[in-house]
Amino acid sequence: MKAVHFGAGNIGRGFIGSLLYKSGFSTTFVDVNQEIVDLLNEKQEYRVVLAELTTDEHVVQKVKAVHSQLHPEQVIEEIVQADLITTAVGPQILPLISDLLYQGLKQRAVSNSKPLAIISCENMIGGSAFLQEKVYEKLQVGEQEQFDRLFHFPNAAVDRIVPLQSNADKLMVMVEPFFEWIVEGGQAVDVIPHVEGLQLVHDLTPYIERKLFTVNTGHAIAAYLGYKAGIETINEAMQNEEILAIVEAALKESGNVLIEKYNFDENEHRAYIAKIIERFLNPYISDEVTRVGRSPLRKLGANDRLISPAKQYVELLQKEPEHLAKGIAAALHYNYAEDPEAVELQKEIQTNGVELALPKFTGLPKESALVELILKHYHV
Ligand SMILES: NC(=O)c1ccc[n+]([C@@H]2O[C@H](COP(=O)([O-])OP(=O)(O)OC[C@H]3O[C@@H](n4cnc5c(N)ncnc54)[C@H](O)[C@@H]3O)[C@@H](O)[C@H]2O)c1
Ligand SMILES: O=P(O)(O)OC[C@@H](O)[C@@H](O)[C@H](O)[C@H](O)CO
Repeated sequence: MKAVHFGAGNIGRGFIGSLLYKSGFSTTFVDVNQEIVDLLNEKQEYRVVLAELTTDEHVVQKVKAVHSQLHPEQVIEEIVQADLITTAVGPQILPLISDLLYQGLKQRAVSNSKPLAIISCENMIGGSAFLQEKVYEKLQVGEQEQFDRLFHFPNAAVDRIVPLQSNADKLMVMVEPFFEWIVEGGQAVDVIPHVEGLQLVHDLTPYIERKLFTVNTGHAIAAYLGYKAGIETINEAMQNEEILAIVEAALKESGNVLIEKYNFDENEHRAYIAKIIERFLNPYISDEVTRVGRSPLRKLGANDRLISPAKQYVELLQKEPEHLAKGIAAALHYNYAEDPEAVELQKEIQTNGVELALPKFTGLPKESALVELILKHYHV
């Protein structure tokens, strides 16, 4: 079995590549990082180390890589032969890979009639559907029927904390032991090959919202509050009593939305939150707040981890999400100079004021109780 995976980064190598290897796949990574591409081709294997007391490790083999800008023709050839395509490049990169993916799928349709699943493993709602939309924008007259028949884009939720790596061995990835990969089977259920650890579900919505609005909501709030307090890592941020209390209270708020919306068992959800807090406190992981807080404009987006649960809290429970609002206010203060989105956010705030920047980036109505609440915490 052959897999093509776009993005040989932390989650690509440390999670998806590892499960694919365990499931018998040979994996071709597609990336634009020359050093990583060269190393993967030279070594044809890499180590994945679990961040825990015993630092258990395993070797991922049967891997190679292609630089997509230098050798697009090789990527197309790999797509023609693939049994599965996955991505972990970041939501903002999906439009950039869509043209090459389109070229590959178009070429594949000429000689290979085997249906294929393309699964985006990004932290976003509807990641594969978004990639499909970008690919379909390239379709020429008469191609859609064939693409609809042959290619499926099932949405997915992926969960494993993989921090930035600073190992002497540049291919090695240190990952937390926990992982979860959930894919919406739907019409693609028979097309998705067996991958060890991949769970198929009928409807992904509760799972992706539970993941994004718990793991990523809590993570982002810890990162922005931590950054504001001059703290460097998530683990240290979570050891700060004030930050811990706000993260826990914010997850109670997002949890109340999820429980109300999806009828989750309250005790099970509380246990899910407790497990996540424990993961953030993993002493064997050093995860920088600037990685977790990266791309604040994306994270402040209407459907993302901060605004969506806060909005839904107001709509469904008719109450004020006091702690989610504190997290959003901290995000608005995020001014890390090496993050282009943080620079853009601060520039907008300085030029037009936070009162206009907040609705602009979040889509929240300017005159709303939620905006007022966030601004109250912003100005504290
Ligand atoms: N790291 C985590 O803890 C984690 C967990 C779950 C989900 N995710 C999601 O996985 C995705 C990747 O995150 P990451 O932490 O692995 O980031 P990363 O930066 O480590 O990896 C991204 C990789 O994509 C490559 N890339 C960039 N442009 C490309 C292009 N045009 N074509 C091919 N490759 C390209 C980069 O060179 C890099 O190797 C994001 O959507 C993230 O939200 C991350
Ligand atoms: O990858 P992002 O930028 O969407 O979010 C940063 C982290 O919260 C994220 O990467 C988590 O580590 C991951 O989602 C855990 O499963």
